[in-house]
Amino acid sequence: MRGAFYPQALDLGHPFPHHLFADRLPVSPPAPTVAALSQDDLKRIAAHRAVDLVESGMVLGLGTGSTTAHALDRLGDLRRRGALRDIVGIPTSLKTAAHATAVGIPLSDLDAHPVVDLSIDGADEVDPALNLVKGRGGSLLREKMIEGASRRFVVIVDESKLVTCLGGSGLAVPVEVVPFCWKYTLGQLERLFDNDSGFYAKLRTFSDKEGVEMPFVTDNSNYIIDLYFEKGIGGDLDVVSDSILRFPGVVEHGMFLGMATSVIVAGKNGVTVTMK
Ligand SMILES: O=C[C@H](O)[C@H](O)[C@H](O)COP(=O)(O)O
Repeated sequence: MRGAFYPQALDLGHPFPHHLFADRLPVSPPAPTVAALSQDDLKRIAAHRAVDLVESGMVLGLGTGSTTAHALDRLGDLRRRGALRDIVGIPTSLKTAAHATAVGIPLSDLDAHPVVDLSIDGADEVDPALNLVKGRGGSLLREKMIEGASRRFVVIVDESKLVTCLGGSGLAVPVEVVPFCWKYTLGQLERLFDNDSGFYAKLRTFSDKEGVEMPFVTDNSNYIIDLYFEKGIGGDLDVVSDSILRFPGVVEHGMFLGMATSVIVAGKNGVTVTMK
């Protein structure tokens, strides 16, 4: 049952985890000093740590986002140098498919490989029970399908993604909806939550070349409605999930409950691996 366990935290206790990849060096330019570690350095450290779990012959779920991009580069690098052979990647977005192709990772899909050995992906939020919010890049549906079909789902984040309560960081909890009568669906979602608590819902948009606000369209030709919770999502997350999913216009939401099998967190003081 969700929340009924306490994840085991393994503090690896090293300010720089690069020694963990010693067998696969050289990777990239020399490690920066502690003081110079940027958020992107931390993302890369977490990503490389996850790629250490990859073995030749694996079917891999390839996540989406700036953290996973480092894993794709690393996988491509190891494959090029012959350290990894016969891997196949299942991309969670068109963007990831293009990136993976560019670095030489062969691609497939869930139709051909219904069971995935290992998925690696970032997250927008991670709570203490390893529940996630994902979908800031709009890829939540394919991510949930592929990561849900995975024997292991390893989440890679820098420490800024850790929250005590999902929805509590000020970032949106995305919901993918069909474009048909999206305002109606937005209204249904609004009525689920208490507006007095600072909650609001908003169609995700972007400015086109002429500066006109247009709906953001997912790889599945759907829209995204972003839910904002000033104080985080209250109550039982499974109940909230079921309530959102029962609206016919909703395709999927960005809460990934009970799906992650481990989370690799890179922080300024080292790397922590938390497993279920
Ligand atoms: O749709 C986007 C995905 O869920 C990303 O994995 C998530 O937003 C994290 O992205 P990033 O690693 O860029 O923070």
